Amino acid sequence: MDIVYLNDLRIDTVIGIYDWERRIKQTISLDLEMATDVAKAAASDNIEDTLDYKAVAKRMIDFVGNSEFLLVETLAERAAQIILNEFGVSWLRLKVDKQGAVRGARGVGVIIERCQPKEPAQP
Ligand SMILES: Nc1nc2c(c(=O)[nH]1)N=C([C@H](O)[C@@H](O)CO)CN2
Repeated sequence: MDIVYLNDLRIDTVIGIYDWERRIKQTISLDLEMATDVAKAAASDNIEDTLDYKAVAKRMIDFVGNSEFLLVETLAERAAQIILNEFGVSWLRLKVDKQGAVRGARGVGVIIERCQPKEPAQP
């Protein structure tokens, strides 16, 4: 298995449980690892044969930038499902880092791993 990754994608969004957080935008950072096989693209040298990290980044900027979740958990889950469903990724690890949310900590947040659901067994 190979990995296409995207590190420290910073996006401004409404996120948080407190009243003051509903009135402002805060910056979150995404780290994303996506399982893929890069052999075909390595052989062809063609962007059409690989998972385009720029396309994933644009989709995340659009989705997260227009979202208004309370919890980083919800943001992470919804973003992961978009990547699995729209980019044909079989497995991913996603870190959502909310910077400066807790005094004394550089960042807080969640790391989730998700994969495509298994096919139902044939009767
Ligand atoms: N597990 C979580 N804990 C907390 C969250 C969260 O999204 N997930 N959010 C907050 C507040 O919004 C906080 O970030 C404001 O500083 C607190 N705990």
